[in-house]
Amino acid sequence: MSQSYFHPRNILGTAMTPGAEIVQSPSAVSNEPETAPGRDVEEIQESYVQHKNQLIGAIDSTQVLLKGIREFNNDQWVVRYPQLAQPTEEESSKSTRRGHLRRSLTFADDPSLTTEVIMTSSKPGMARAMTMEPASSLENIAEVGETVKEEDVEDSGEVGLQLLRLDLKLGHASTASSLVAQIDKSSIANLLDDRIDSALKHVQKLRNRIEDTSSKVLVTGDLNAGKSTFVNALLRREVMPVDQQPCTTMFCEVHDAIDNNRVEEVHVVKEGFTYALSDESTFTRAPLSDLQTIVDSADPSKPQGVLKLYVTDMRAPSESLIHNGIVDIALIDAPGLNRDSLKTTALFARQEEIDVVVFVVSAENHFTLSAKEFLWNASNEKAYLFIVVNRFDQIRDKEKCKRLVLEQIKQMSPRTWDDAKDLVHFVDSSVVQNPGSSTPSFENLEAALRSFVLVKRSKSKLNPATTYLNHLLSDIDFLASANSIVASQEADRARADLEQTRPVLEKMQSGREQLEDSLEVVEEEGATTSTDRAKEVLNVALERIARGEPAVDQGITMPPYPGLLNLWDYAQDVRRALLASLDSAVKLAENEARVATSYGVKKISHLEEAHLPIGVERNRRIFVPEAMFSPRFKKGQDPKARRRSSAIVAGGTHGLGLGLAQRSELLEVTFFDLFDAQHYFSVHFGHTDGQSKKVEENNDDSTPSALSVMSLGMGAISVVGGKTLGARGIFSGLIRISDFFGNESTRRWAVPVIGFVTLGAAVYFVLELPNTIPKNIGRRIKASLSEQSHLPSMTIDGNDNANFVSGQSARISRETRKVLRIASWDLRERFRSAMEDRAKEVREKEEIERRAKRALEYFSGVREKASEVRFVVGDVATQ
Ligand SMILES: Nc1nc2c(ncn2[C@@H]2O[C@H](COP(=O)(O)OP(=O)(O)OP(=O)(O)O)[C@@H](O)[C@H]2O)c(=O)[nH]1
Repeated sequence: MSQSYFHPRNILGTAMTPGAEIVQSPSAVSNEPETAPGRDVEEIQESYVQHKNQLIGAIDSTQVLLKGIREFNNDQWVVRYPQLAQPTEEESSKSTRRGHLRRSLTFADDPSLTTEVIMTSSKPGMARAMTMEPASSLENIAEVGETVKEEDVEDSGEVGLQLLRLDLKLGHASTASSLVAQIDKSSIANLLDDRIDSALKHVQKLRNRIEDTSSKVLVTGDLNAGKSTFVNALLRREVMPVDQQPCTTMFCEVHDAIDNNRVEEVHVVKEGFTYALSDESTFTRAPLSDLQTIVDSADPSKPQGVLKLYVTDMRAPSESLIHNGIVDIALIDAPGLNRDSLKTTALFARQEEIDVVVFVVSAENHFTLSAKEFLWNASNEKAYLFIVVNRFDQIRDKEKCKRLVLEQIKQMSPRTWDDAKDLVHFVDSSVVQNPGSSTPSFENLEAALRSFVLVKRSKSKLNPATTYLNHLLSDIDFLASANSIVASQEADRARADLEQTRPVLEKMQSGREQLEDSLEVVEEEGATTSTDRAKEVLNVALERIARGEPAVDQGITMPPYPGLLNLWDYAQDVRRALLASLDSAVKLAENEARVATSYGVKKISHLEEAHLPIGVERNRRIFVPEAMFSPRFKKGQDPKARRRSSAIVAGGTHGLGLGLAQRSELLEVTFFDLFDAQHYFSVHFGHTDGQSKKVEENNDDSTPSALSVMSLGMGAISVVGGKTLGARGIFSGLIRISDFFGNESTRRWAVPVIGFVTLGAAVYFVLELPNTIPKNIGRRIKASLSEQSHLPSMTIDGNDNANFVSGQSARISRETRKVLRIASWDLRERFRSAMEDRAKEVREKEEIERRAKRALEYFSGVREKASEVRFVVGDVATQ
């Protein structure tokens, strides 16, 4: 292989204007050859293989990383989508001064999460190798400011996601960002998942391409720029149809005929088929001479058609491009760029199997808009572009033309401009094949292209992969850094929340039993106090009643004695008054219970304050003591009945079946209310009846006394009174009278005495009636209420055996207990649900903290690994 192919001359040479510093690339003014002398092809090949293997390793690691991120995104952590806000003028001036970039990092899925970050360059001169840290402290900034050089961050516009950027830009930028903001976390994670997926596929294709030994050179450019002429010049044959009219409408891939058993031929790839030389069904064969006809008959609206051309290059392998003896090279003549074909060609150029893009531009026209657009995009991925400025012979002021063209290249593809000596050529393709013509600039171009494709394969073949990987790893690093920031903030937040919530939960857990016990005690105390007080009040009341006094001091006046003639009415009034006073006593006991209950409710609310954590809603219901002991209505109860009962309740406790003064059976006056014969009989003749029995037990004297005789008289009067004695009482009385008269001596003195005493007693009785009637009635009421009740209306809360005092006190205490139970149940429920909430919150926060920590660990691992792989890729790229 001729040395001249590997040491191309500086095509700009001394003719380059010294003052044109804007356009003069560093290497454009240098005469230093890039390939060191003495390094033979084998050596270069060896180094290529080494770099290739390095890159394949890097690709494999990147794939593992990407797959890991995708899995992590799916199973463990919704990877956030970060965006860097464009810096304000103030920010960028500050950034340059201090040698770092200060930016605002936002997240599409969570617009509220904005954080300040510091971008620093981890590799001098490589803006894409920026790393990002949270700008959490000023020291951080100061430190960074000292270590980073200004030039390290000069290309600050290129930070943020590139390849994994979500394609959400629809319409105006502001609309796009608002659109992104509307997408929720999971949708963004899904979109990111898709991007990772396509990146993985692309990386795999790059890998396949690197492993493949063949290379493809795509020749494209503006319409009529001379692409076909250029391809023919390279082949030193008129293979491609050339016309002043735009004629190339298909992608024509020129291969060495050796690949097709040395047969020169055109293979027309069938639409929708993937070409395979070994598979006849994917193409149709045609002689090379038919090429013009095939191209002419192609549908110009479908520029995506592909022709495979097998051509014999008669030149020596050391001179030929396609027949070079080292690599299989395909030269692709693409349709000229116009609105219709721009997209197709751009897509074609993006293909990972395209190693080199040769862009042909007419020196007369410079770069059209389509050309600029194409170059701008292509340089993003390929980094290096081979630019052929054709028809240079036609240009009068050649230096001016060069300067202007280079200036434009600098804007579109800075790295191509850096290597302009090798990559930008000003030629005349049309004269190359003229016999005897000397075309040094074209030979120079050929040598550079051969060198670029064959020798500098690291650049031509590995470079698309290194460029792509570099972008991808930078994206991974950016994604991992941004997510690390989010994770660390989430972990901090969760930790701070836990610091607040955990003690609250622990306090609740330890205080739970105590609360339970305290509530038990409050309930028990309330109920006991109510019972005790009710018993006390009612017992006193009954005692007073038994003495003929009203059960309570206030509100009750005893009826005046109306005289003997209205005795019966009097007895009735007395009975009513005493019963009413007893009702009042019950009310009094109820009031006592209300007080005890209020006290209990207050205690419960103190317990609520002490045990319920701040922020938990308190019981806002106010205890209304008046509502105690009032009837409860069932749903659907007749409203009339409701009104009736409430009217009655207003006047007493009758609504509950307890108003004694309203109960007809208790109001009924009997003869014994006037004279309680039964009482006296039982006292003096051993009648066993309640308390009377006790009196009898204390008086063992069975001798008939004056009083007993008087009693007998009274008994007679009672009979006259027209009211009947109880059969039992009469019977026992008669037996005792007959006993009395059975004695002879007694009979002698007894008659006058009896007469006298009876008369006196009658007088006494009549005079004493106003006093004895209330007592009689009271005693009888007490006796009947002290009995175990047999009357259905005395049934208290279903307890037939309850007597008045125990029944009422049980009822009253039950009401107290009921109220306290409701209040404590409410507190228990609040406490329980608050504790459950706190426990849930703690569990959730712990989970968030755990996940965030895991994410932090994971992403820092990713960053570490990405940086290692980047180092390898960088190493390959700089060779
Ligand atoms: N003077 C001069 N004319 C050229 C040069 N290269 C090409 N031409 C002429 O320009 C015209 C178009 O050349 P083509 O090679 O067909 O251009 P193309 O870019 O392939 O055209 P399309 O593929 O149809 O876009 C032809 O008439 C060529 O002879 C050159 O370097 N100098």
